[in-house]
Amino acid sequence: MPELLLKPHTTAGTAAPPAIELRHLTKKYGHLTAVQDVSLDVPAGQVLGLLGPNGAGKTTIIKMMAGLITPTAGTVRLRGYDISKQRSRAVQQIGAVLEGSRNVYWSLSAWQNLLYFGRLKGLRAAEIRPRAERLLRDLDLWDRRNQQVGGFSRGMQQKVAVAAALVTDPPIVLLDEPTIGLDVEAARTVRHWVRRLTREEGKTVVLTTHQLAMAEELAGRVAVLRDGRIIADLPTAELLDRYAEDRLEIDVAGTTTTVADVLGAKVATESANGQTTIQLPTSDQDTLHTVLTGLHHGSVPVLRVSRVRPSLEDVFVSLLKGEVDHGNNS
Ligand SMILES: Nc1ncnc2c1ncn2[C@@H]1O[C@H](COP(=O)(O)OP(=O)(O)OP(=O)(O)O)[C@@H](O)[C@H]1O
Repeated sequence: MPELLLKPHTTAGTAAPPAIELRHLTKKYGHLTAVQDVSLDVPAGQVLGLLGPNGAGKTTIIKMMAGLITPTAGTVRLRGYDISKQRSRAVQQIGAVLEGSRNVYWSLSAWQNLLYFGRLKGLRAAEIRPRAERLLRDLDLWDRRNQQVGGFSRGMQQKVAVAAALVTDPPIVLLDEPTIGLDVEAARTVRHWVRRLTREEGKTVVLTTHQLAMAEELAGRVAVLRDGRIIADLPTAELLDRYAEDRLEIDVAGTTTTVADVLGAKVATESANGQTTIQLPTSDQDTLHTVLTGLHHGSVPVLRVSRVRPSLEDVFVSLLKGEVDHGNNS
């Protein structure tokens, strides 16, 4: 039976603890269990994509990691510091951009926000200023640095929130839907930063997003949550290799009705603009031959046959539908 979960390993006897260590993390709201017995280690320098449908528990986990809500059970350690017992040291290890909420003070300017968040984490103004300037310039906010954030568009506020999370140069960065509301250019800048943060600066990043293409691009590993539990946790490439079977797409001229008339309703099709795409798993060579013969006999013009590598989104959808056997996740 395939195993879709990485086992958290003990760090006893090794030099450095993982950047993030979650053990049996649970959060209950009354009768609702938002997060249930989540354990994982994130080594330094890794980008972990935390994925899952609405309400799966992603934000709740991020907030517990950021020390903003207290777990009902379990522990969070950030570079070895237990967030419930060594709170200020633990919180110094992270910068967080939280989903949709007010991450920044609207009555302060962008510049004041960055100074404020820097000082909150114990940095001196002289240390904060150069980094704040670089961040604001990178995000194209330098000219508006002295304006109140309350007057900014949602995307600009989000940019300030991202800059505020990074201004202290924290080793761990928590990004909950960081590109939400950003325009194409700003979203690209944030993606570029995430790559730079890990590849050049060795930072550890936990990223939640519904944009699976972004997760596929940035995250070296993905953990998929459903109903508060992790149902898959693997390096992204391994998850794709193991569960994403390549498929063949056959584009033909004609509607789904044309194809159904010739082949019956035996194959998966999608239709647009007078063309229909027939999809088959690459391994199903028998059906491929039957389909091609049927199309030939029915005089349906074949326009293209291509082999398609499924995306993380395809695997994610299959996982949530339970089409992928995710083994024993107890
Ligand atoms: N303060 C709260 N009080 C009660 N229930 C809550 C609270 N915060 C979250 N929940 C519930 O906990 C569950 C997990 O919510 P959470 O926000 O962590 O999900 P999510 O995966 O981040 O979802 P989304 O993708 O929609 O942001 C949901 O059922 C949510 O309604």
